[in-house]
Amino acid sequence: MNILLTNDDGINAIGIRDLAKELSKIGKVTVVAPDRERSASGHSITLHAPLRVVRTDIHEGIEGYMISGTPSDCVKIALESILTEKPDLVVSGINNGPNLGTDVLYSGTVSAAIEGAIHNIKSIAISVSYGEDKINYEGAKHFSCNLIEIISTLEDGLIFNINVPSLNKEDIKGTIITELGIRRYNNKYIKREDPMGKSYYWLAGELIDIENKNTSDIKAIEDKYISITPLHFDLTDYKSLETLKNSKIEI
Ligand SMILES: Nc1nc2c(ncn2[C@@H]2O[C@H](COP(=O)(O)O)[C@@H](O)[C@H]2O)c(=O)[nH]1
Repeated sequence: MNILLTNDDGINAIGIRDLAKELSKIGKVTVVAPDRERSASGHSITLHAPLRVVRTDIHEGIEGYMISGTPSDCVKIALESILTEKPDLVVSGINNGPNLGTDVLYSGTVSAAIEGAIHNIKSIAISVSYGEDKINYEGAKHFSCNLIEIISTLEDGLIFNINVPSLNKEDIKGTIITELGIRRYNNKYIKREDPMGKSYYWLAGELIDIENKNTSDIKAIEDKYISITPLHFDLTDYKSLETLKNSKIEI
């Protein structure tokens, strides 16, 4: 199995390097990832600047390419200009932090997987939630290969958003197929001054506590389960489509 592996925390992040080593047990892994932190870059791509590609070794026998672009740039340039054959899977992660609910709309991690699906390649985003102290990748590392092998038997073009609790494998209760929940933030912009006396703003913000359905990805993680949410890049609201078709919006 040929696997294209990317992320949005950057090619030197612990999550992608651990995952590359795990995935090399089940397939040929090629890492094409950003040269720096690209969190919350969404599905942005680089149109008005060149993309630099630097060959770099990840682990013994795992090719790596460092890209001066976004996660979606990495998938696109890998498919168009770096890989010699179409991969069987695009995997993005392991992300340092969760991508739950409406987070996925901002997430570079998830967008890289969506980019793979746009090219009709089975794609998986893997993220680890925050723990009490530092993030624990053990559970995600242990279960990734197993989950990916199962998913690899499914039809092409599907997208799976996987969130893993920040726990050791024995503390994870199982897996649940979920729907996206709702995450809201009270986005505070911290205003400061730079050394030249010019003001600048820095987005911070913390999560607002929202009651989510028991079937949501957010609830699954709270209950120490691995959440698997199927996604699609077709954003058409089919429920409103029929209503609009029967309405009189004419000019
Ligand atoms: N302060 C805010 N953070 C947000 C908001 N929406 C999403 N997010 C965070 O960004 C990451 C993006 O994911 P990544 O895969 O690109 O690292 C997401 O997981 C959230 O934690 C927001 O409105 N405000």
